Amino acid sequence: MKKALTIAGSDCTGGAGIQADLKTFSAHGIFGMSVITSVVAENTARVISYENISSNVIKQQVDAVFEDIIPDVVKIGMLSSIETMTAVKESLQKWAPTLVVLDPVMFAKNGNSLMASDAIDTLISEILPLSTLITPNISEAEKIAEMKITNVNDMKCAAKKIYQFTEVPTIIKGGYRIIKVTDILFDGNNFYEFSGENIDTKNTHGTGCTFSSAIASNLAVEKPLEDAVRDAKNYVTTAIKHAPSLGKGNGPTHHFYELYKNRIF
Ligand SMILES: Nc1ncnc2c1ncn2[C@@H]1O[C@H](COP(=O)(O)OP(=O)(O)OP(=O)(O)O)[C@@H](O)[C@H]1O
Ligand SMILES: Cc1ncc(COP(=O)(O)O)c(N)n1
Repeated sequence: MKKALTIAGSDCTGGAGIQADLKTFSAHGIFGMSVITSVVAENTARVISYENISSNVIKQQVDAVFEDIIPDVVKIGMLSSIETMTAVKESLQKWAPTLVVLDPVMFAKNGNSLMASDAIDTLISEILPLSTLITPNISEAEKIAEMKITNVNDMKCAAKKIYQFTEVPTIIKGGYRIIKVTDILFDGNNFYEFSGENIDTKNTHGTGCTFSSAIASNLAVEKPLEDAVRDAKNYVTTAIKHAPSLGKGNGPTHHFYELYKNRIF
């Protein structure tokens, strides 16, 4: 069985963060493990507060995983402070995982900040170069590439710019924003465009986490990058389409639709 580790924040309502990552790994038949960086008191409508786990405990969690069960892939989500990023950087340098999918989470869907504004430079200089794939949404890509994105050409330009200073393939997610559900990947040589069905729904809590964990799962079973992204896109589209409509805000998606669609409850 392939193994995946997520290094991310905890969403107590289960739709995003660590919880979405573990559900996605499980839905792909991957053994999931987790290192919690921050405990977030949040729901589908708002972020109430969060508390970061100490650098020592983050590093010890990573040590505990790697000295015992070496993951085939690492997925990184919420890293909210410079201290957290430094701890994760040191752990990645120590254990040198071969596959690292980085979702540079800055905000929750409802607009609440999940990353300190003074930490963005550290994310760019210390964490991005240690990744094998970066998966920003448009506003995250705008901050990383330091440019405005209003159309597919801008997405391509930003993905190429990020590649130029990181040498890391980057996929920019159009999401629910300006460029509806078209995602652009630049792998250093070519651009790939992934378009899916645009679902008219507010149930998109954790879609970024789910998408990046699905890519990580597909990379763990050695799918080529383009196939890994295409299959992850189909997975997240299905999960959004069959969302259970929970909560008062942006509801979570259905991570296990394909497994349970024929089951009568
Ligand atoms: N309404 C929708 N219908 C279909 N696909 C969607 C929809 N919203 C998002 N997606 C897809 O979900 C994936 C995740 O994109 P999204 O932009 O939601 O990520 P994100 O902004 O990082 O998420 P989050 O804010 O949850 O971290 C992308 O492939 C995107 O195209
Ligand atoms: C712990 C945690 N990590 C990431 C997100 C972003 O996910 P989304 O923007 O899809 O709600 C979140 N809300 N909470």
